[in-house]
Amino acid sequence: MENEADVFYRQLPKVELHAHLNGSVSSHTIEKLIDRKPHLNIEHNMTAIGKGQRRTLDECFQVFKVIHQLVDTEEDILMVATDVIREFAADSVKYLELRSTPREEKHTGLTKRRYIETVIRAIQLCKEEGLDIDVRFLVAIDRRNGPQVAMETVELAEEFLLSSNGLVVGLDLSGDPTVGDGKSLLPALERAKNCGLKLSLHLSEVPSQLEESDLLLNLPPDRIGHGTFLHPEVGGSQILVDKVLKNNIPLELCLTSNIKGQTVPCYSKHHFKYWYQLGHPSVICTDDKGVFSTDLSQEYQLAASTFGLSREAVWKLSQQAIDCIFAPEAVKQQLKQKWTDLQPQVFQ
Ligand SMILES: CNc1ncnc2c1ncn2[C@@H]1O[C@H](COP(=O)(O)O)[C@@H](O)[C@H]1O
Ligand SMILES: [Zn+2]
Repeated sequence: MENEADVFYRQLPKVELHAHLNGSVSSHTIEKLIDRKPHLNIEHNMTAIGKGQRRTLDECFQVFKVIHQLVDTEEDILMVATDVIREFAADSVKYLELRSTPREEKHTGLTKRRYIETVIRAIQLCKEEGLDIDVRFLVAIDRRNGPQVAMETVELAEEFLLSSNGLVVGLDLSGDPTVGDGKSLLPALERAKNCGLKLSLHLSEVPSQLEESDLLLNLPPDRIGHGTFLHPEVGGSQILVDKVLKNNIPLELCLTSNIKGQTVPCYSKHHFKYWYQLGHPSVICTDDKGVFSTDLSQEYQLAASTFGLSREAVWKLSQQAIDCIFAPEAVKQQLKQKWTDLQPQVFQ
């Protein structure tokens, strides 16, 4: 990581709701993976986008392919997931929803079921370590793989919703937004919703997806990832905005991700401003802290410095994120108590 956030932001208790497992792998963990697989000839600069660097969104998706080569066994997934959870905990993240796309790797014998089980095991191991972080899992659908794979993923997620003791709470729709068709995935998403999986959908991450976004908003999802091009100023529409407002669907906003992936021209033009001014629930998240060389403290600090937020406003922002989590009401109450208990020392 390139910058250290100030101590206030480090100590601020935080909720992270939008973190892709393989995009969150730190450079330290990447080193360990490269050591395990020297034959791949992967160099470090192929897995992260450093300070001041930008890539097209398309190039970002090439980076994920490289990381997927490095993470293709149960041992890799276990290491990556435990490292990522420990890193979020060290950044004062008290509640984390990790998301990841279950992958089958024929050459290593990895199956999608074992993939999910391994992430769950990592969450349990971290709990046993006594880390002060509550971690839940969202099973992800990569939109490029089409409706049939999406439906199989939903069926698998349904099983784990019932058997994981509350660790699997929902479903994510992600993947390269320029590939695949959201409409064809509606039956899978409807099924997921009907069986009690919470839905977080990447929506309008790129321009010209009005029709798809409109269809997906009719579900409606429980949270929206990015929503960069929903509002009329950037080519979206008031109809889309009204649907989001009417259903009070929280947005997961990832500033550095959008700047480095070049869907937003600069921090001050980030759509955080639009939604925050409306008083709409907006949750600051990292997206891919490894790939974009950031962490959640930095993202809060960037939001504060760009939009002139006071410490009190930043506190409120992190506290209000609690209302947007997918875990049950009792967990929200515990987290709110934790925030109250920590407030004096964070503001001292
Ligand atoms: C930058 N904006 C983004 N937009 C859409 N999908 C993204 C993403 N960043 C990450 N992913 C999704 O997460 C996967 C990597 O983590 P997992 O292997 O699932 O843990 C990527 O392959 C992509 O499907
Ligand atoms: Zn994302």
